[in-house]
Amino acid sequence: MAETLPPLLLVGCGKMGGAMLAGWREQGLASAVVVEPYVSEALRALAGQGVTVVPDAASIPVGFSPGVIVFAIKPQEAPAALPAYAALAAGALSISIMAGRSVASMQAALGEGSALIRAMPNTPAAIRQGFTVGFTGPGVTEAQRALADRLLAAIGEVAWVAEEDLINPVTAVSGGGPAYVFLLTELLEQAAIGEGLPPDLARRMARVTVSGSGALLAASSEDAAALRRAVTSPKGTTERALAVLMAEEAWPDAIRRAMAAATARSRELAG
Ligand SMILES: NC(=O)C1=CN([C@@H]2O[C@H](COP(=O)(O)OP(=O)(O)OC[C@H]3O[C@@H](n4cnc5c(N)ncnc54)[C@H](OP(=O)(O)O)[C@@H]3O)[C@@H](O)[C@H]2O)C=CC1
Ligand SMILES: O=C(O)[C@@H]1CCC=N1
Repeated sequence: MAETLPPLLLVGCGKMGGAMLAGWREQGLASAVVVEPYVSEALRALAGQGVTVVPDAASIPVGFSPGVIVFAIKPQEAPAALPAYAALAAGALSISIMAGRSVASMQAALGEGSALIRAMPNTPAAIRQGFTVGFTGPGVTEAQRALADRLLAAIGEVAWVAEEDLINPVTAVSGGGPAYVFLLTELLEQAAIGEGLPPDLARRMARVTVSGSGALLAASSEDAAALRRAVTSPKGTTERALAVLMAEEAWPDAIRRAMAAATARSRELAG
């Protein structure tokens, strides 16, 4: 039986907030209030199971005192939304998963002394296979950081960085990372169709190739380059494909530029 988690306030229960809430419930979350204007069927089903869903901050039940507040709204919504939580944040740990939003900008809205942790998860959190990187703001106690580690571990692996700016490349690489893998899957499917394969078969091939490769990577102690070399027979077919993809101006340059663009965008969202 998992140890009970303190009462939690989740602000924004969309794709990431919803995935995290499911993980916390598995880990013994007994009491939660969710602020979410759009109530999905899945969220409605949680009402009466220790989860109270309200449409806005003004509707939070009087006397509810969260130990943790998790902000999972869009970064652009923060300036309008956060000030309503200043009083509750004074007595709680706040965790923000918002891309870009700096500790300083959130403290400006929540109170200069508020205890804040930034965390950047990714969507495999929905199956508890996420990767989250955290940054601890000033004034966060060891106990609060340990609690955050426990909450984030409920949705996958956790790592911490000591410099806030490093959350920006993290956002680019692991935060957005699943999107790049799904794009690769889409492109493999399209190329297979282009080479004459039936669409249904092309779709299955692409999906199972990507998911199977991920599972092999997870199960193997070898690094990705060794697993790549194991596929690449000398003078064979993969070698021809990799000569195209690994040319400096192809994937190496494109991935570097893409990560630099996403990192720059994360910095722009600091607020
Ligand atoms: N998706 C991802 O892969 C990742 C996202 N993030 C971060 O997580 C955050 C949420 O992203 P994501 O889950 O994808 O977005 P979603 O749009 O799926 O979720 C945000 C939810 O917040 C609701 N909302 C809007 N305004 C308020 C408000 N004032 N109070 C409470 N709820 C509100 C939205 O409702 P409505 O739709 O009705 O406006 C929506 O349901 C973002 O800051 C993003 O940067 C971090 C890592 C990965
Ligand atoms: O695209 C975004 O801004 C968010 C942050 C990382 C993944 N999704």
